[in-house]
Amino acid sequence: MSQIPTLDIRRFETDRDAFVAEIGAAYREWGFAGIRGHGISNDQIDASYDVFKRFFALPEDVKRKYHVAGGGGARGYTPFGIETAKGAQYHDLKEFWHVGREIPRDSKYADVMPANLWPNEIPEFRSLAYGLYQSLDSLGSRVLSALALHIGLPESYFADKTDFGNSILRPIHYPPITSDDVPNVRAGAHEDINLITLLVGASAEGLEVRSRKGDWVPFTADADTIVVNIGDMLQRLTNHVYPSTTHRVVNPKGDKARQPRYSTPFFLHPNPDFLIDVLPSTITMDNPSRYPEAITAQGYLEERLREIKLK
Ligand SMILES: O=C(O)CCC(=O)C(=O)O
Ligand SMILES: [Fe+2]
Repeated sequence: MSQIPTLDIRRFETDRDAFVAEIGAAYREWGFAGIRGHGISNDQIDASYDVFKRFFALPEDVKRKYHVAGGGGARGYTPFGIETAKGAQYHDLKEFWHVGREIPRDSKYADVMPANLWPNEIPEFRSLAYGLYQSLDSLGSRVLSALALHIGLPESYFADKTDFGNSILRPIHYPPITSDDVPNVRAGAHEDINLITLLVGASAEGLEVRSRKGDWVPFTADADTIVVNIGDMLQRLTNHVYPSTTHRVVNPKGDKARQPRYSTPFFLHPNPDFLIDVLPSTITMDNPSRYPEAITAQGYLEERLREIKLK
């Protein structure tokens, strides 16, 4: 497999066994795949991007009203100059907004899943952003079902472990790069923290994925393709059968650097109290358990947020 595969998820209904085998092989090798036939319309994606762009175009002091100091970037706006890839010298060249799951405020998860903020300046933001959140959440569940089947778990294995998942939709704006000598890249090399990430609209170039051999492979998806990758929580749960692959967003060369980039990852997380304990079916003689100790999803998240300077 010399290229990152793109698969049509409609085959999960029509050609299940072959689809599960192919998606499983793609993720074992790359930790990344493109997903098409997902049913999320271009109109929905375009309308969502339109409100995200309008938000980022607001004056800095207006956006800053939605930055929660000490909130770990969990909800609302995070300005430039904060998130820094683990071990990196310079911060990323991006600003972003976080939408979380809407849960009853008397839920047992309410302490660690705060209420959303919404920008008053853009009334349509809320319904479009949360609509996209829900669409990506259900697409993510379908991908997880296929990944579960491939490693001998029931199709519904993840359902009751992600139904109150602490998942985040993150519209990102990388502004135009106006000088030739910035020492930073748009997003430094990193792995995602969560179970899986669904990246919608990564059609502008810049995303690069590290292959098993260590080469950086550009992955610019077609407009109708959602990029889905494995994060560290699923890597840990599956004892590295599904690898959480390092990726980054590089600055384009020449005039293209003068274009902004917008992208929107959805970080699909388990329920905060889900215990990440290596699945017995992924432990073999050749691959003994790499994590003898279990950790809750929330405990793991807090450790990792400190590393990337969001906490
Ligand atoms: O902008 C992108 O395409 C990727 C962003 C990313 O990898 C992240 O936010 O974790
Ligand atoms: Fe990422």
